[in-house]
Amino acid sequence: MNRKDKILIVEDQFVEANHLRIMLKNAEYEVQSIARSVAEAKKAITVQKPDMVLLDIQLVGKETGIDLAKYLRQENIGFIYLSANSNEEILNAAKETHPLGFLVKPFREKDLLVTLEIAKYHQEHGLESSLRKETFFQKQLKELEFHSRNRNESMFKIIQSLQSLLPYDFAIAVPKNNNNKIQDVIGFLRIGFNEYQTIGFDAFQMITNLKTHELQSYFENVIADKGVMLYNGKDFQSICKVSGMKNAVAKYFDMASNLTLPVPLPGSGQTTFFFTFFSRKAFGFNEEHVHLCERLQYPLVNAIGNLLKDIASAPLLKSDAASAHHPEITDGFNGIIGRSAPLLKVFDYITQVASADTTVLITGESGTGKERIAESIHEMSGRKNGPMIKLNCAALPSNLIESELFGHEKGSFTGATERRVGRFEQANNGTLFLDEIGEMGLDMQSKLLRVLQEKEMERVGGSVSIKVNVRIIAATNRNLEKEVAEGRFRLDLYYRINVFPIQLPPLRDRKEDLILLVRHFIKQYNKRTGKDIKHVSDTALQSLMAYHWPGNIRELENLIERSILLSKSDVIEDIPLPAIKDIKTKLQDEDWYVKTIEENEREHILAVLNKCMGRIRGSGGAAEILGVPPTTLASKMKKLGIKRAFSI
Ligand SMILES: Nc1ncnc2c1ncn2[C@@H]1O[C@H](COP(=O)(O)OP(=O)(O)OP(=O)(O)O)[C@@H](O)[C@H]1O
Repeated sequence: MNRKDKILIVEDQFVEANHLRIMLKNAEYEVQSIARSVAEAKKAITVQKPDMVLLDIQLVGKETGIDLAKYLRQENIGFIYLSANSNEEILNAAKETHPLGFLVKPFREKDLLVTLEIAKYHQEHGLESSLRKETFFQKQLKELEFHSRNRNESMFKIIQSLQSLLPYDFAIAVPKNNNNKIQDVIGFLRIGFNEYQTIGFDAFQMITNLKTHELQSYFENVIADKGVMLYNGKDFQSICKVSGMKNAVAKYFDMASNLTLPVPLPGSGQTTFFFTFFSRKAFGFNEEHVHLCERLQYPLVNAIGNLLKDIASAPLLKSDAASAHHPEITDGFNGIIGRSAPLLKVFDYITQVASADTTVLITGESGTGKERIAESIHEMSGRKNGPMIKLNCAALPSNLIESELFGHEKGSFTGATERRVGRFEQANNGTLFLDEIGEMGLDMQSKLLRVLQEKEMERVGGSVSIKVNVRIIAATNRNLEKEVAEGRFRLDLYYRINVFPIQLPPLRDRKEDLILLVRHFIKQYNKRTGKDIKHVSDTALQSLMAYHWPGNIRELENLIERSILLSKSDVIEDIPLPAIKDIKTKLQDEDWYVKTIEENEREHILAVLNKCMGRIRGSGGAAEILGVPPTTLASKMKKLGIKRAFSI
């Protein structure tokens, strides 16, 4: 942060506010003023717009810091929460307001300064990346004007490119002229990554079962909003009562919010073109999307104007049944199977972040595919020709992890008979994937933080600083915010790695992907085992759908493999699901969660490995303690996803 940035402190405890003021002044920040309530803060903001607000959650008066946060977002002022409260409910409500940082009291001066620096980075980077996307979209629009081949295709391209800016599930394009006649309507329903179902008038009619004149009147009576309009939550429900078209979309396509973008076309018989975007989420769009659409109106006028030049001579879409628009038909994206809405969101994030050098934090339960996503990001990045090095932080005892990450010089500790290059150096000009980062000890966390800040490191026992150019992708199945609140994870490291978070949904929340995954794993294991399984019985499929999948995709993969091996014909009749299918899931009831046998086994093996300092073979090795041959243990580790951080 520039040392001249102006900061407003919103804190009702005088002593704490004053202490904060002194720390900031010492670090050459300009403290604009101290406000004790939301009202005082608003007054201060009107007089002099601060660059950043440090905001306590509990304040004097009825309104809280969370209420002020909503106002700050409207005013486009960044803020960092200060809170002594580690209550998860409050943390979640606060998180919804998109703070640039979170300081848990009591905090040290260093934590404050690092958090401010990271906040500034987030502020600049977020703005920069959304501007970059917008510029890219405008470039695409220009290209369409010059290479406009086919109007349907071009319209589809516009809608498709808008996806990276507006998170819609269904978009309808409606041209409307001064006779109030709908000349043609075209809808695009998102059904996969880069895959859209094109829905024309007839398809609309088929899906909604409405009579021609009814549907016609719905489209003709589309409410002609003059400006960009946002209908979220209750507003959407209200607009559906007066707009037959929106009501039909809500009912038959399961949409719950809407954003309308009118594009008035001068010199075309006063035709206005309406893009109307729908989301399945009740609050799918926000004020920032409205401002974005307002900025896009002008560039869209030119592009759409060209497309509609000869609208009378040919309709936009032949009125036939729904057709699919899919540049590549796949069951997923880059080998990651699934088309459910939460997974499509993840694919959007991957495409957005891959090309930047940004640090990515992937969170999600065990077996949801975090490593898979990390590989995808690396493969799609500019570093794809560089190495991708992985380190499972849980599989290494704390005394080994430092030399594993940074390497060591010969003789730096007993047993260091050779110089060893660590994972950071191995990953130079590539990507370092730090799996299960939540398991890393506090000591190691501060060493890692130093490398991330300074971009250089020293080998254990070495004295020379080595520059490293590494992109970090970290993953964890822990709730890192909870870890921070409980003092097990450094806040400054959390903000350093949480630059671009991607949350992977558990399989139970995207059961629509289950059949695709089953088909994918059957194909894969048919190939591997030489079997030729063609079907899965209805009973088996039903039991798969009813199961709660605590082990997620890894569990499904293992079960399919086992079922293929056990099946005697080309049909899988039965899937040997664990007998705990009726147990509540971890997410439903954290306290009453029963681990699967595999989860218990995994934890037990990891604990023994840690005790044996990673040694598998020989006397006192993990295999001996567990009473199995080393080779059996190695294959078990592979199956349970315990990474081979040890040699046997
Ligand atoms: N969407 C997907 N499509 C196909 N295979 C997948 C998908 N997601 C995960 N898998 C497979 O499931 C297995 C588990 O995935 P992965 O190791 O990436 O999970 P993880 O979240 O990193 O697990 P952990 O937290 O235990 O390390 C792997 O074999 C992976 O290839």
